[in-house]
Amino acid sequence: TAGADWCYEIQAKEPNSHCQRPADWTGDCQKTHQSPINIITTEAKENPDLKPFTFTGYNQKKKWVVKNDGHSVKMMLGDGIFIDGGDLPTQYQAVQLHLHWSQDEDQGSEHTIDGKHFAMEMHVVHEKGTSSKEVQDSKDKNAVLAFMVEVGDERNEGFQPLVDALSRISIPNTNTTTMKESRLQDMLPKEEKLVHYFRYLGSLTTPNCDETVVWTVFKEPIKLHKDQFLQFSSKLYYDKDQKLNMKDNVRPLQRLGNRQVFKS
Ligand SMILES: Nc1nc(-c2ccc(Cl)c(S(N)(=O)=O)c2)cs1
Ligand SMILES: [Zn+2]
Repeated sequence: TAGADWCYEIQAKEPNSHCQRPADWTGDCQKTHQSPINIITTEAKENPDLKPFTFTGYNQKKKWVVKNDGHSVKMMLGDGIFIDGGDLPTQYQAVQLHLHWSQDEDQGSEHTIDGKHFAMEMHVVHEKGTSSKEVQDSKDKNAVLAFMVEVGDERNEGFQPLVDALSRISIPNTNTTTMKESRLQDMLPKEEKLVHYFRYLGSLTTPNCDETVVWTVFKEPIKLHKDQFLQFSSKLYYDKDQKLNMKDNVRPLQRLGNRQVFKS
């Protein structure tokens, strides 16, 4: 697993913090095909093979297990939820979804688009088919669907079960279950808006930063009401003493290097 105590800059700045800040993360974190990156839309190359996705099980109504893992809030997915298409080589199973955010609407996303940060970024993490050995180290072992989140004046009902659960998992390493059943698809932009996306090969944005991720960054953002957005940084904490609000769980931008970004 990753170094036991990796952390974000905001945590490393605290007095007496002994955690590993992003510049010191180990594993593959200092390599050259890392994530996140700034996406320069005019330099992204159109690729007609980047077809729309097929989402299976995203309409499953379920009470989800959600967890504060000390780095983010994670919703456990798994069995029966998967994606096909999107020029992926095979079907990928959904594993978990989590988010990255700040308290300010202009700095909470990990990826930037033409230098613009969004308020939050949601990652739906998928793994290639079975976990058999031969696929372990392939460059496309994981497929992450990344959605930018903007703050608007409309309440996002699809997100409310997750927002309502946050106050029950303020402290790291606690779990709860959403009280109301909800569907993953209700947290995403309408499927017909998901035809436009960027694609590149990169890494996990958390240690060990394995360079095994096929990234899909959708153009269409999710919209949350300001009050819903603020609950993430006001209700969640990095520490059990509830001294440091969980926010700015955002890895700094990484160099694109010799990689090409594509667009559908
Ligand atoms: N909070 C945590 N997130 C992760 C994690 C695991 C797999 C992935 Cl792919 C990602 S990310 N940010 O690259 O989507 C994060 C571990 S612990
Ligand atoms: Zn993430």
